Amino acid sequence: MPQHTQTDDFDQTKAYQPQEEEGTAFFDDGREIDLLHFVYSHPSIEEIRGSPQGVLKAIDEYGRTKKYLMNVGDDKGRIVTDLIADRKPQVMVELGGYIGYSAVLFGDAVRKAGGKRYFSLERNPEFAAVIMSLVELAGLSEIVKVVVGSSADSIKRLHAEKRLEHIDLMFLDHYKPAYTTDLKLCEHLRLVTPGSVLAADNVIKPGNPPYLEYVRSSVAKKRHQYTAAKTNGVDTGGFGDRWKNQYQKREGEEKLSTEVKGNPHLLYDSGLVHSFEPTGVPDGIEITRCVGEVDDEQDGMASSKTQSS
Ligand SMILES: C[S@@+](CC[C@H](N)C(=O)[O-])C[C@H]1O[C@@H](n2cnc3c(N)ncnc32)[C@H](O)[C@@H]1O
Repeated sequence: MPQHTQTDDFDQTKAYQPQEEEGTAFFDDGREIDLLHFVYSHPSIEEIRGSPQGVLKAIDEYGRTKKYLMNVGDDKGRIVTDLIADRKPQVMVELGGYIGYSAVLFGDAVRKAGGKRYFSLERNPEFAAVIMSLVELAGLSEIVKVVVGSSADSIKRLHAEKRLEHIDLMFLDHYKPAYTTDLKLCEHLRLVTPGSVLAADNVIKPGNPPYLEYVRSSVAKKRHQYTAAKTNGVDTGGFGDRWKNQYQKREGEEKLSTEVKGNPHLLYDSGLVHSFEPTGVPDGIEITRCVGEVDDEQDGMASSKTQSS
């Protein structure tokens, strides 16, 4: 796997407002609609129109001067835009769109790299409406499609409708325990195959041990777990209550996709790239390349069907 640069310093002048303390809402308290008013009444609105960079700058200004927003931000964002420039995905999917920061940043990068589609999967219809508005403002509606619903339902529907047949690059940034279950669903549907690349946000803050364990496991270990497990369920015990129950107020009890157990024969090459949240708090993105698929009789150390490029 090519080396990724590690960001050593964070430029404090661009820091977002800190995330609110536990017990205080840090999203879904009206700030997402407030952001829209802020952007559309911005003195530079005419320059912002049709400019992805202008839209991102206005969102960053809101995060810096008004309220915290749970965006990937430009430090971690650069790790993924570099990956897009290198991998040149035709089809990219993000799980969790929020107000559209990553959809605008990565949708623009996919377009520049010659790609044809960026799917932003967002469960909250109010947030999805904000994404659609900002994507339209940025002039990216041709390439970025916002899909409203839970990620697992949307993946299944897009696949069944043949609108999504392969994922070249996937950005995972939604409900933390769903990273693993949704990845296994994509493996099962053969949306993720040799050649696919995954970029998973927040693997340090708040962290995602079950996901890291899965993408770093050998094929032999995954096969063993596949045979032993009854379902694709993830133990949510390792996640703190704040993250486990993050969306409970709005969405109720989380329903993870547990009916499929993935494809344990896929061989991954995975590593962490350190970076920062837009507040300056250290975080990291796990970059995982699917480099092969191992035949049943092989032991998981060698890959028989490696990707061609
Ligand atoms: C951290 S935010 C995404 C930030 C965005 N990727 C960015 O960097 O600009 C997480 C989002 O995932 C959404 N979400 C959580 N669970 C989801 C699920 N199962 N399916 C789809 N969206 C989900 C939440 O509503 C929230 O908007």
